[in-house]
Amino acid sequence: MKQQVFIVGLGLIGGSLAMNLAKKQDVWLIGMDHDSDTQQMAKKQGVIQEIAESFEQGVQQADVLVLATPISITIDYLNALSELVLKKKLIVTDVSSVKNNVLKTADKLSDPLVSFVGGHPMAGSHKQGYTAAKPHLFENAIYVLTPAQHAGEEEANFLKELFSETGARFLIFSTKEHDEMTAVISHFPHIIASSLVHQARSWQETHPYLEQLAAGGFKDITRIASSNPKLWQDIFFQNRTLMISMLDDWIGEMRKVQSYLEEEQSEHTYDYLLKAKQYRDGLPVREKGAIPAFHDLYVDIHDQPGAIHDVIGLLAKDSISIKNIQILEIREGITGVLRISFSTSEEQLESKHLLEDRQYEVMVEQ
Ligand SMILES: NC(=O)c1ccc[n+]([C@@H]2O[C@H](COP(=O)([O-])OP(=O)(O)OC[C@H]3O[C@@H](n4cnc5c(N)ncnc54)[C@H](O)[C@@H]3O)[C@@H](O)[C@H]2O)c1
Ligand SMILES: O=C(O)C(=O)C[C@]1(C(=O)O)C=C[C@@H](O)C=C1
Repeated sequence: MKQQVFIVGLGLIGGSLAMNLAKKQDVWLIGMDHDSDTQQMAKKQGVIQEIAESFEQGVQQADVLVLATPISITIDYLNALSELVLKKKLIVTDVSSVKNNVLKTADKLSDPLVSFVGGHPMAGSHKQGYTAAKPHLFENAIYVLTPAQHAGEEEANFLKELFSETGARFLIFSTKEHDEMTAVISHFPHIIASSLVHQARSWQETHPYLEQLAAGGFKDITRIASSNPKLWQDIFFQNRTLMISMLDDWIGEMRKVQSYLEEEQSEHTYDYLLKAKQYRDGLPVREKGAIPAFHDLYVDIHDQPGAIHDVIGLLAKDSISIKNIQILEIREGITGVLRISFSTSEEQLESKHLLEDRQYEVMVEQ
């Protein structure tokens, strides 16, 4: 008998998890999404085998329930679950980016047949929905588990095995630890990214060319501001207390930098930048973790027809696979830069030599 897994929410995260579970021979996937096109698409592609008629029907059939909806909706489903009378054992997990309220609700589940282990794959995108889902989204990413009071190692190990196809690395944390760390490296940076975009938007009123000058640096630091506002509104409010106290810290930090500039303290300014660089350079780069790491090459190209095609063609001819490619700072008639990412340093170096042999200017990021 196959494991009956019921996934509610088949968007970016739920869809990507479903694509991984679909690879397991011993899993029967039941899906549900309030967007009917999404659930139909997942069924048509064979990612899920069955669409649930209702939340209750899916739950009664399932051995495992995965809640991959926006956080406040996940909490609603946990409340709905507490009203159901179950007939068999059920392991429940979620994917929410903030855990405190989810775990508070899960801790109240009193049916001894239910065990809840919170889950949070630390990988994602600014894109949303099933069409953005991909099976390799969680490869080498950290996948945090936060067991509820009534759950233990056995259920956590069960989920590690169930999601083994994701290629993620599982770590167990308390809710508090999880929410504090994600506040620092995920939630708070999002406020700053959005605020930088607002600053640019307001300067654009008096500087109409500003948006055309926005190049690699601005785009890199503000990519996440293009995420789904509804999802992030939910995240900020779920982690509201920490967001407020971090804003206080940040404002204090900015005042400090402001005083360095006002008082012309160039050494303090240098020290501030150096310490940030040292910490940033020391973040794990071989594995995808808090910050996805690839082996990048920067290639100067000229803005002429076929320039990008030539570079890619050269690497393809040597069967070098590219993980990501981004055009930085290309302007009409002027040299631009391509950022090409590889999975391994070998591919990175081989590509460097190949391109240099063809007189390309290449820079390697270590
Ligand atoms: N986006 C990320 O980078 C990321 C990363 C890790 C975890 N998460 C968490 O994953 C969860 C889902 O986020 P996402 O990025 O996949 O969003 P998404 O918008 O891509 O997917 C959410 C899906 O839930 C469906 N949905 C909404 N309300 C529903 C309901 N009442 N019943 C059934 N389905 C419903 C939507 O139709 C959509 O398909 C959130 O809790 C988020 O905190 C997001
Ligand atoms: O890469 C992105 O776009 C993300 O925002 C992914 C990201 C993050 O790293 O902050 C966002 C929210 C999550 O809960 C986990 C991952």
